[in-house]
Amino acid sequence: MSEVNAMRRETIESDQYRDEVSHSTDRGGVEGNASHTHDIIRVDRVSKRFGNKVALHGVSLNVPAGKVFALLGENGAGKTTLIRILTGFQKPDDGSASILGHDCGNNSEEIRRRIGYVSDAPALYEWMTPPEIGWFVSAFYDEGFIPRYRELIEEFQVPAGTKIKSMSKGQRAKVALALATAHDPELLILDEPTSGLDPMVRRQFLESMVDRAAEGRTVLLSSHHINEVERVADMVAIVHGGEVKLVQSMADLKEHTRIVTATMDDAHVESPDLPGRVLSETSNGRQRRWVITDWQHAGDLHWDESHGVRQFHVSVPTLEEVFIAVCGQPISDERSASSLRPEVNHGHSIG
Ligand SMILES: Nc1ncnc2c1ncn2[C@@H]1O[C@H](COP(=O)(O)OP(=O)(O)OP(=O)(O)O)[C@@H](O)[C@H]1O
Repeated sequence: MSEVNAMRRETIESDQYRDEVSHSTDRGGVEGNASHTHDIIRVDRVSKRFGNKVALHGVSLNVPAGKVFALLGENGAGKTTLIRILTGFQKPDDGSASILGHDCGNNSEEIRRRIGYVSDAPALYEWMTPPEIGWFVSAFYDEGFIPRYRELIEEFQVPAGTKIKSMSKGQRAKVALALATAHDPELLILDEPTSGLDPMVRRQFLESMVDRAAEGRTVLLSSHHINEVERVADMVAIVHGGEVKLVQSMADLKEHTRIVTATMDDAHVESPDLPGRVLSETSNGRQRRWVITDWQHAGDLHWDESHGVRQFHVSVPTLEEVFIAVCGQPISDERSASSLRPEVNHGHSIG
């Protein structure tokens, strides 16, 4: 262990370790600062370009304490760029972002001290075994770190005697996740946390995110798996082409988002007034279909022939259907089944 020991001392002194995996020692914040009503993260009109490529354009969102908040978007949507701005690894061209009241551009050291973060490609010391790396990192935290880390490593079934360099992508991901969560940070930021994990560990890990939120901790995760987001997120921001297209709680999505399909009298009849904000409208001959958010209707819709409608049907959309409505296309590798569907599913024939 002497080589590890020397390096550990050196790294603690230089603070260099925090560049890729960072953690909180400020446990008091969970009870002391975080409540279920205030925002842990604030992002205000953030834009970022790489040459001609617009990675983020005017992104604003707030992440309340005690929630699992998902950034959902396809590859290249801008999720990692936003996370890197939040963690201070990149500066926005415009706008501002803060975490726990600290500006992300100027206070990244303080922020990284107080959060847990796993990047999409975590850097781990290749020549260490899981116990060595855990012991190395534990120097930054209180004595609870090591037992929790051991528990996680065991739960994830990471081979203790194998060096990081000989591990599979999934095993490395498990080590990074264990390192990021073992000190129990008040905010955990995870970029594509389940990529490379087998379904069993993925499930365990997602459940632990929900448990964290139930204990008042906040989790921001990026994902392009709609099923995963539906399962664990309290709130979702749909990111597409560098813009946040929709931010909504999953409860509001169920409660206030609807699909209305209607058969009109003829193809040219005007659409009737709809009780909410139209996310998308498609028509095919006499058939019309709207995806509507901010649904204001308490009971059934009452359309009749005077509205030019022959027949209509109201249902609750899946998150995937909402995603397609706001982005105009599905997430490419997604074959998601609905878990939001169908508490409301009314069909009406008129006349
Ligand atoms: N350092 C960089 N230099 C040039 N272009 C970049 C850089 N970082 C990101 N981009 C571009 O910005 C856009 C957003 O990328 P970003 O990595 O934020 O997307 P993402 O939603 O995280 O995608 P993924 O799910 O694939 O990780 C992409 O078009 C990407 O090519």
